[in-house]
Amino acid sequence: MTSLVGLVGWRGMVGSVLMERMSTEGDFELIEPLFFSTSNAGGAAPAQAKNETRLQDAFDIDQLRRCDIVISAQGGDYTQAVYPKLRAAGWAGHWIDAASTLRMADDAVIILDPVNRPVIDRALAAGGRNWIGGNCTVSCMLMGVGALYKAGLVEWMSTQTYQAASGGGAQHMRELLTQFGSLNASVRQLLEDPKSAILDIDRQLVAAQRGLPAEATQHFGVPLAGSLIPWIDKDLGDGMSKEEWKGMAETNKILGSTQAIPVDGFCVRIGAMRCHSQALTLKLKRDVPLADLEAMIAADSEWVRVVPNTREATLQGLTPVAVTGTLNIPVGRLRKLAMGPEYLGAFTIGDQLLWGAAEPLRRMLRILIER
Ligand SMILES: NC(=O)C1=CN([C@@H]2O[C@H](COP(=O)(O)OP(=O)(O)OC[C@H]3O[C@@H](n4cnc5c(N)ncnc54)[C@H](OP(=O)(O)O)[C@@H]3O)[C@@H](O)[C@H]2O)C=CC1
Ligand SMILES: N[C@@H](CC(=O)OP(=O)(O)O)C(=O)O
Repeated sequence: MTSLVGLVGWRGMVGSVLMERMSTEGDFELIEPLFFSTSNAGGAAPAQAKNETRLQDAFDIDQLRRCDIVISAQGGDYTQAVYPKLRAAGWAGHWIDAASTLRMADDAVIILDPVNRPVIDRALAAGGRNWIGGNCTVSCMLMGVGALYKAGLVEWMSTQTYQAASGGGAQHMRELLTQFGSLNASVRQLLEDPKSAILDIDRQLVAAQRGLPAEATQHFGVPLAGSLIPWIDKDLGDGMSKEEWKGMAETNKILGSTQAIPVDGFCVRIGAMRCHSQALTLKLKRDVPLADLEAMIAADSEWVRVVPNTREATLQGLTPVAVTGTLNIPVGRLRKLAMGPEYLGAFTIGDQLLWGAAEPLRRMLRILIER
């Protein structure tokens, strides 16, 4: 029988990417979708609807209970408000969620099946029903260098991230572009004059950055255009940001590690649009030849691309612009570091709305309906 699949958050940024991918992959042909809304119950469902063409109220537990599977990209507040009520009402369906709310719960699996399919299968066999997408940075990193973890080679890893505006949401992307626009406008005349002094441009620009009105920085808090912000998510009060905390906690939960592998570093917001990039330092348990490591990474999945460690290949294939909108996960700058033969440097990039958010959800849906 075709599964009734509730979709909540389908018109948001993550939800729209999810809808696109589900349409491209023919997922809607395999399910009966039931679309929900927190703001427009009774309105027309999107074109992918089949028999159920009206939007249901996303807070209506009775309508949600009808579903065999619910996929939510609506956000953490929605999950917190609705999920416990749905379970309390006796619902035994599968909950697939992009929000972090339930990630670390004992009965939830962080889904990234190209990396942790065995963990997912074990949980399914044990009756698991909660499937939560991982933090975008962690998911993109593991899609890139997961092979080294699977081979049991990693003693520890340090990450330095370069995270895109989209991680904050659609309004953050708009704010970044608006800032770029007003900063450009503030120096346009000088820029158009080839004889103008660059230090005059620089002085005028920093004055414009510092003088941006409050509404131009309401989402990031400070200017991001022409700058960066070395703090993402909450302040945990111990010197660590919550985004940094997720690195170790989620990596080990995804892998199902029996002994936690240390993962730590700094998470930094930069002015990219939707690709998260990361510089990685890996301490390996033993000295493995670089060519073997490259081969291992390249063979891990159909999405990983090992980028030759040359200037030209890096410029062509290892930038957010090259990766945006694709499922490719390039891994480049691979080289042994000066600290010793067990130290490997790498740089990887992923579209944080695809592998970082939507793709693991739709793949989990497939796993459930194709069982
Ligand atoms: N942004 C990211 O990078 C990542 C986000 N996530 C998770 O996914 C959740 C959703 O994130 P995101 O997609 O960025 O959130 P959005 O703000 O884009 O969408 C969330 C909801 O807002 C409502 N909404 C109100 N106005 C609009 C509008 N003009 N256009 C579209 N939707 C609107 C929609 O609900 P309705 O139709 O009911 O009105 C929509 O489902 C996050 O809270 C997070 O938990 C996970 C990984 C990465
Ligand atoms: N925190 C990420 C985006 C995100 O949604 O993360 P999480 O799903 O772990 O809350 C970023 O800002 O780039």
